[in-house]
Amino acid sequence: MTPAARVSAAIEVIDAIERERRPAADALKSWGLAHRFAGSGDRAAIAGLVYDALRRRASSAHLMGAETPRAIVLGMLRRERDHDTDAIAKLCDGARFAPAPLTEDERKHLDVADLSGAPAHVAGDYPEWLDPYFNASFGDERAAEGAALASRAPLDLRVNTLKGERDEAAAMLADLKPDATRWSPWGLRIRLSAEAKSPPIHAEPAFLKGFVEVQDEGSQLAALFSGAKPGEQVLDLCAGAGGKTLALAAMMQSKGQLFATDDDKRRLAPIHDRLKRSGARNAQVRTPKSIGSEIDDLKGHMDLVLIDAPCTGTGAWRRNPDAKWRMRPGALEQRVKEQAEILDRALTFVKPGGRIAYITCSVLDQENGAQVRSFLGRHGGWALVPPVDVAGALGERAFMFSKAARLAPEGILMTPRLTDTDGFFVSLLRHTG
Ligand SMILES: C[S@@+](CC[C@H](N)C(=O)[O-])C[C@H]1O[C@@H](n2cnc3c(N)ncnc32)[C@H](O)[C@@H]1O
Repeated sequence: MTPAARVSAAIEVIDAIERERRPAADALKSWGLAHRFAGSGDRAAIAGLVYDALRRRASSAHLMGAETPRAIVLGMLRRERDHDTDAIAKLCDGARFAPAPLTEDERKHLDVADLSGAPAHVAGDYPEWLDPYFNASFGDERAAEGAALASRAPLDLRVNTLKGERDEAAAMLADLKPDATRWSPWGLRIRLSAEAKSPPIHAEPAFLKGFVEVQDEGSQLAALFSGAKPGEQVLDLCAGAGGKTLALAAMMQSKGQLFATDDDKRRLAPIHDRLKRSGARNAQVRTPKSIGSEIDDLKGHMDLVLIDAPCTGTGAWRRNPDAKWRMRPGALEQRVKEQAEILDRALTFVKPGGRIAYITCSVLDQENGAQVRSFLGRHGGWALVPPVDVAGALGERAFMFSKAARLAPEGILMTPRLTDTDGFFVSLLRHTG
């Protein structure tokens, strides 16, 4: 397919997403099935255009003065791909399979490409109803934080120290030119260009042999900040597919006991293969039962309970750009309620002097600082571990990290703009009796 035909296809897919209110991945799949002549390179390039347009949907529409799928894609080419008006006009030449030629009005908007005066939710590309929440979290910085959350994410890998060191894994993946991550001692980062297909990391020997796992640097740091140590009794209460569990197992060097559970057994399913590949020897998966509790015997025995809480996922919008436009206010309320229930349940598993690591991949204070304050209001005998001490887990990098991230009394907030990671919040609470 020509570059112009790919742009036409992206406009068609955005149209299907908007008209049929479908997730982007679904609409792209249907388009691929209906256009079997398109090769994998074409499909990847079209997906790249579609996701970039969704990232910058509000600002692209503002720039073009229109909200049509065509306007959103053209505005994105200007904003995200840095094409000037002439380059866009070349793609839109009206030839067979190419988009129709630019109108005078479109040319004018592309030439001016001005976002000054745009409201924060437009410049920051997030839903308008979230503006008060973004304002509460970021104040005047909210447009810049939103814009960073709308940017493309790199591919981050966590090196499994049960198998080898970071340098060894980097050498195994030399073709992909990974860099060591700035903060995480275990991270490798692969930067992808806009047109590039994601490398098939799951087919790499380094992956198949368990040397690396795919995990955003922010998620790696969230696990690191829990301070899990060899010999401890640790419960990962919302383990899902096991991203944090695997990092905890490596931190514990297979010593002590690590229990992983989740209230949804389907989400937990991939953890078995992942643990096997990792070589971890101290992890037990407790699959939920329909009657009774699978973890009652752990009550009062844990040194650490890690809660990687169900949340709005606002911090992970870089990886899921259409989710932000589908998010509804009811979802925030629901997550806040679930988080409070999980926190209240978690404390029953902690032994005297033990701790809870509360983690979200959200940037909204309701799910983060406010949730922790509310927990402390409901339960006596708990104290916050000062975030500066928590960040101390980074050793010599702790000072710079503490300047980059947002350290509030309740916990540490990372964002793409502050730390160049996904958005994560981590709070460490200690039982004081
Ligand atoms: C953010 S995800 C976990 C991601 C996972 N820890 C990782 O690092 O890959 C949140 C998880 O919480 C689970 N969850 C939701 N409500 C729960 C509850 N009441 N108890 C335990 N797990 C719950 C969800 O099924 C989901 O898998």
